[in-house]
Amino acid sequence: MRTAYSVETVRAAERELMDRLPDGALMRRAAAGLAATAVRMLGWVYGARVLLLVGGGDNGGDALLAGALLARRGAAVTAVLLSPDRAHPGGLAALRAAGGSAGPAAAVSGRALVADLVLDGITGIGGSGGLRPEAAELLARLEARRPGAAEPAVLAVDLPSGVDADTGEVPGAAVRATATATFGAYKPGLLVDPGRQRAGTVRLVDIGLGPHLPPQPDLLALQHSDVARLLPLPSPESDKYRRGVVGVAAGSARYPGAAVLAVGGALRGGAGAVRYAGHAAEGVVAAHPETLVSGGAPREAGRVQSWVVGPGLGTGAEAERAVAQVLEADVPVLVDADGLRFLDPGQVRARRAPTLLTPHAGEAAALLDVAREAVESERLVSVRELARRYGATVLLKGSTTLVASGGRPVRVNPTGTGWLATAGSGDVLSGLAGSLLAAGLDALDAASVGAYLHGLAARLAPEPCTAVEVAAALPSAWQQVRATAGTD
Ligand SMILES: NC(=O)C1=CN([C@@H]2O[C@H](COP(=O)(O)OP(=O)(O)OC[C@H]3O[C@@H](n4cnc5c(N)ncnc54)[C@H](O)[C@@H]3O)[C@@H](O)[C@H]2O)[C@@H](O)CC1
Ligand SMILES: Nc1ncnc2c1ncn2[C@@H]1O[C@H](COP(=O)(O)OP(=O)(O)O)[C@@H](O)[C@H]1O
Ligand SMILES: [K+]
Repeated sequence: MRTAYSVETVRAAERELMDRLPDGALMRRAAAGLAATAVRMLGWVYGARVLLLVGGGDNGGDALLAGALLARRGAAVTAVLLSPDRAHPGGLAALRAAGGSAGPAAAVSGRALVADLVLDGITGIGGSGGLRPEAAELLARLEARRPGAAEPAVLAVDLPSGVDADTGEVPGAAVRATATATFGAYKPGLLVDPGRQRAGTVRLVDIGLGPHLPPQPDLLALQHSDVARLLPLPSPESDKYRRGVVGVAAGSARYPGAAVLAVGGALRGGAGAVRYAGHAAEGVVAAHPETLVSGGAPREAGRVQSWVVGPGLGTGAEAERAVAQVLEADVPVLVDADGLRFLDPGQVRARRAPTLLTPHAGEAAALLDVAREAVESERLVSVRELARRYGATVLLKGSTTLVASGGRPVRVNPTGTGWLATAGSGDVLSGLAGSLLAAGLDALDAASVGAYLHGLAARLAPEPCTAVEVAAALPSAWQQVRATAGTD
């Protein structure tokens, strides 16, 4: 399990740790880890040209101290000081003593900006808002290299400057890093888009913070072994009913494919049987003869241990009735796509059994009555707010899939791929997660295990994949998780 902690929590843990250590020890640990990462990225040190972008806080101090370590090993290190009068004095003295040079941004020539490696120490967890104009200008100068000049690798110190550490928001100019060396704990902004895309490969540098962090993180990402533990497996006593029956109320005469895809996902999620209720029964049976179909309303479909409602359901009165009937059932319910249009927060909150909502950014925006762009730039805030408003578990789909449920840490899915952005793949996910609900997983686990297997299946499917191929690759994803559990 990979965990991430908010700035507030990291700062509290750092204070506790600093009280037990000599002055400056923590920063020296951070700088040593940073310099080691830099050496690994460069592949050599002697004669390497290293450029430090140094802000006025401790993030700049880390960069200066790491620069001093590299200079001592023969690197040519130049520091650009964005706030010369506030640059970390100890770091600056160490760099100069090691033979490095430092000067204000305005005095740095274009030539000095040519480097093999850039260390971004403009801001870390103390940064707020987009980068200020001087830092943004410096970045623009760096990016406007001479034509043909090699692109330097960029190593972000703690996190890429301009990325909000707590949310992953990128409110203005921000560094685009090749890699990030982050200290003590992952910060949510390194795992959630758009910040995640700015961070490159993230390496956690141990500075001894672990024992001072609380047991509950703010964000977590499951790994193979966590998912393997949660997968519902049949026991010798199992029969199809005990394994769970999932009901799928999806598709319509106009959108029969959504029903086929949702059932395809549901058949591969661990439930023992799938019941289908709706107007696409013929297509569903043709594609999946093992489905128990009925052409009627969900109420008439027979007993189930969970319902999936919404994909391709349409927007008419009949669709609305199907959603209402499903929500009246005292079993876990997953609402997706068209089903989300008919939700009343009060009704959802009043349910005794769990409700799982699976909107994409556009649907989440409609539920929150904000613009889609606002959801995409503030994914973490949006998913938490939806979960709060509906008293439900919410899975927000997209470039970073997030799942929020009450006061528990938000889960971030690490397995996604852009190839999943293909029509119908969300229908497969809703069937899959609904099946995991029927098999007995709680809503947070069903959603996060579903997203994990779904993302992995898309990676295993032929490239470029269709939604049908994602569903077909689910057994391989499931097997890979089981086979490699414990080795990650
Ligand atoms: N607190 C600790 O114990 C440790 C902190 N460490 C480092 O210290 C960092 C935090 O240091 P600080 O609290 O000094 O904060 P930062 O260095 O992250 O940022 C503060 C500085 O950035 C400027 N700034 C803020 N927003 C800006 C923006 N949008 N554009 C340009 N400049 C901006 C501020 O004016 C201030 O000078 C961590 O990210 C980490 O790199 C490490 O040395 C490990 C130990
Ligand atoms: N850029 C992306 N990177 C990774 N996954 C994505 C991206 N865009 C969409 N996805 C995933 O693809 C699926 C699309 O679902 P959805 O938007 O409901 O589409 P549809 O309604 O066509 O099925 C979701 O699982 C979502 O998380
Ligand atoms: K930084």
